[in-house]
Amino acid sequence: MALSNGASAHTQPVDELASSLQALGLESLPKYSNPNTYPTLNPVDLYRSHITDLLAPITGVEPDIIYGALQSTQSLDYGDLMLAAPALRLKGKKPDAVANEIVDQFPESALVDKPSVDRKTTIRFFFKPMPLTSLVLKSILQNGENYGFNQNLGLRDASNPSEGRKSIIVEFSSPNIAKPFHAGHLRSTIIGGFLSNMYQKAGWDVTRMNYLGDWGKQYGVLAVGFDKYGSEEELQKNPIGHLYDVYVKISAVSREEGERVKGLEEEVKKLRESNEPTAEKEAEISRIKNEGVDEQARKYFKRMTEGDAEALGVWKRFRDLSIVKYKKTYARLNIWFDDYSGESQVKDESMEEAARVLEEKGISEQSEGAVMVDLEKYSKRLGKTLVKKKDGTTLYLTRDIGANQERYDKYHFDKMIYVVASQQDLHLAQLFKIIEIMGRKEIADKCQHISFGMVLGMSTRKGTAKFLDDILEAVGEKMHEVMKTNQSKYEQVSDPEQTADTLGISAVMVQDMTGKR
Ligand SMILES: NC(=[NH2+])NCCC[C@H](N)C(=O)O
Repeated sequence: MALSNGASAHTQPVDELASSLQALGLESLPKYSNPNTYPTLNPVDLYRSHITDLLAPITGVEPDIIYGALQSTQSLDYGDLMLAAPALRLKGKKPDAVANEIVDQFPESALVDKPSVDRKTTIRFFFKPMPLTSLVLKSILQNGENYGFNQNLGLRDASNPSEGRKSIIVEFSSPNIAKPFHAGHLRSTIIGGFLSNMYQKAGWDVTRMNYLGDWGKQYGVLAVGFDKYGSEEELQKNPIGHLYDVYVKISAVSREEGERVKGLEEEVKKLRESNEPTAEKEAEISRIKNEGVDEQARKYFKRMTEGDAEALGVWKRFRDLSIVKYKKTYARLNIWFDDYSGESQVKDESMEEAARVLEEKGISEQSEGAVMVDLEKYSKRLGKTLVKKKDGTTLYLTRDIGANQERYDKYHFDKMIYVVASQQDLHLAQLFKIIEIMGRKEIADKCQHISFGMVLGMSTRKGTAKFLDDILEAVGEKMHEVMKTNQSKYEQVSDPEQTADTLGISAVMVQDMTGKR
């Protein structure tokens, strides 16, 4: 994953940049420059440096302060860059006087027009169009797809590339096997893919991680269901869809059984009141309780947790086949993962170790047989939460605590991002807090939750968009309809189906990127 182009690969463009600037009448690269921003030449950095060079002698202000004060504008009518005079922190001078002085004394520049003062204290700079065009176009041609990106940002130490690159884990998408891939997973996939690309272009070592929901009693339910309703052929053909169908069917049976027990229990109560025999009904209740789906699933999952090879084998096949299918679908979005981890992959030892630390530090407490952590003393909104169930099994949160530690041990990340919908704001806040109070504040500080709401409406006419493939199918169809509304243009498109598909996928992705985050 490490990008091969180290710092040295960029020396060439710097030299070329200097010669482009000379051609424009500038002697050399701007003096006040952050050399690390030059290699891939983000023109805005170059202009900020150039203006800083011009302002430093006029104002006597530290270049760093000037550079930092040069801001982008809200819209281009307000200039390409602006500077609020108070930001120069000149003592004893009125900001409006400072602004006027700067404008009066601003020298002739090959790159920028003479600035103007707006609203008394704001100085606006407009770039000269022709030099800008030639610099930008040249830079785009030189840098190709690296245009605008600066690989040196990802260096641990910019002046010493041998220190290596910063590493980041971006955990995103993370759907649950045998459950629908919902709007939250879609947004997580898009935002996470985008963030991964961005960090990678900025020179970080990026690990794209998918943390599958692949553990828990529901996988016992699924295995029991597969015994009853599964088809090997369907599983091979469409694992995600088939497992979901099986899960829906078996869950319905389990629900019916639950309702049946409730009904029977009421009948028994009534029979007792009128002193009639109840044995038959009671036998049925205990038969369901001992042999019903729920109990079978519980036993099955227990075997999984105990490492029973057969039970794990079945589950692992479901998981592996699902991953194969996920990979294909993600590829349609140009998304891939370096690591398919998941709740199932968290080791018991790391969770036991976490439990030991929590207990030793007096963070966790016994509560009616379960183990609980009271986070209210740190912040009311964090509440109380369980870290171990009465039957000794772990929870979603427990697994996240273990996973966090394992990931740190494995990758020594400088940063880790969790891209998860806002429904889980509390979960992640609890997770980070627990990690912190366990004595791993440095790790907690490296973790960030990228949260988002789910505004995307995904109802389709057929109402069947449950999986990523269906969603992409649906947007493609919609695009196709839109395209058909303009018949003359439609006829000029050589492969309308394929075009509609590409447009649909693009629309889904672009929609997420239009919002300012
Ligand atoms: N580390 C995490 N908890 N990541 C988020 C996982 C999302 C979870 N599988 C869900 O679909 O709700």
